Amino acid sequence: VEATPATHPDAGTSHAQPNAQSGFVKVEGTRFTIDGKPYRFAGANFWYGAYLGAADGIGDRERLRAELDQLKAAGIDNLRVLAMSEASAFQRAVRPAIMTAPGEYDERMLQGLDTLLVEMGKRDMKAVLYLNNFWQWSGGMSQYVAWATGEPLSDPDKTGDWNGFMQHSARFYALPKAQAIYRDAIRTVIGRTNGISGVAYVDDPTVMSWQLANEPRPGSQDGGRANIAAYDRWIDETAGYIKELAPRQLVSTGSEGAMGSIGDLDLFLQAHKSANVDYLTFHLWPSNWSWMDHKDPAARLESGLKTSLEYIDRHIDAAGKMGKPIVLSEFGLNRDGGSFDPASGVIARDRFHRAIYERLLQRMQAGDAIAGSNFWAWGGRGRTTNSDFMWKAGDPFTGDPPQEAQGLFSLFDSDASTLQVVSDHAKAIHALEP
Ligand SMILES: O=C1NC[C@H](CO)[C@@H](O)[C@@H]1O
Repeated sequence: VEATPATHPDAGTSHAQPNAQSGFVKVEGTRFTIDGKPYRFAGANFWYGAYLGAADGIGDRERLRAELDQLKAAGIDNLRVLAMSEASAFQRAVRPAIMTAPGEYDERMLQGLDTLLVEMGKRDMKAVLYLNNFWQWSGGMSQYVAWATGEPLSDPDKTGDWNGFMQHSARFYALPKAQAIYRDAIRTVIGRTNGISGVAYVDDPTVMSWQLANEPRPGSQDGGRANIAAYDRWIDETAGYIKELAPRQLVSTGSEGAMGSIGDLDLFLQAHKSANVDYLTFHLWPSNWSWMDHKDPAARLESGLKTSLEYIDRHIDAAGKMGKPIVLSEFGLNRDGGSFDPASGVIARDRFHRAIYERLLQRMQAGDAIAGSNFWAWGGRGRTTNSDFMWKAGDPFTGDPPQEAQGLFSLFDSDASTLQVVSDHAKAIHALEP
């Protein structure tokens, strides 16, 4: 029976009956457990899951149900999903937004999240929900800064100034007005009762974890170090706030690991030592990080793989020392020749996924801190018909958010070979000794 911290509004009441199966994911040392049994997973990024769950022409509930069935059948039963987006003037941001203005929310979108959680719960899937974004494709921290300061947005898709954009986003951590708007968004989502099931989100074991944001960074490579104190404080305080609201669910940051911590693994660990952070996350982007080539992933595949596997081992080792589980919450590679065409080859990508999964399984078998992964990203039946391959409002969703070509990293429902690689990994995980 989970105790409810005295500070929680429900203090003194016990949600679960004695000895009932709660179904919530818990942390025990460097492992996840569900009702006392080890929980490990082969998951996917499904950033638009709540969008598909919405009605009124925004979503596609038939597609959602069909693709959740397809994922479940492949053994992919942990989905990482965007749970808050902010209305902005960014040219490459998803529309509509969940938050239409500070403190105002589009109920159609929140009903989309209700639908997603109900459909995932029916299939015994677990959701990792992120509540903000360091990047522009869902509005994100930069939009909060614009709301808090009245200053205009600097759109990196227009200026190409990514360092300036990252420094602007990172101002979010130390702006009280931005934090107040964000906390209202946190309360709105976490404090919600599912309009379909009548179950409070905090009492729904489908929700494994609340993530502070997608890929929160302290700032740019050169400017970020000055923000470290504000960044660490933001993580500790926000994670503590979420723990109070949702004591039965886990909290993680959404970090990329060292590459999202101005290249410094020690800074990553320092930011994650807070007792309010239940587990660590890291991401792996060899072509974004120039370890491999967007236009030809086969060109430096072997050297890129070597660097990737070293990055994986360093983070698993560090999590083990810290005594917390770690999840590889994003990883992906381009299609052969850098194509966006769903009919193009994925030989390099399949080799990459197989090698990553082999290393994760080896480390799981050794009892190390790695507890699961989510590839980036499920594209399902989403396809673009636009000659520039860029998403426009009203287009079908794919695994690639609006700031990237539709097909850059998506794993489409027609990518049978890659789906098989993922499914084989899922089977191997489920066959592991408890
Ligand atoms: O969170 C993310 N990480 C990498 C993805 C692919 O570039 C990107 O689309 C997303 O912002």
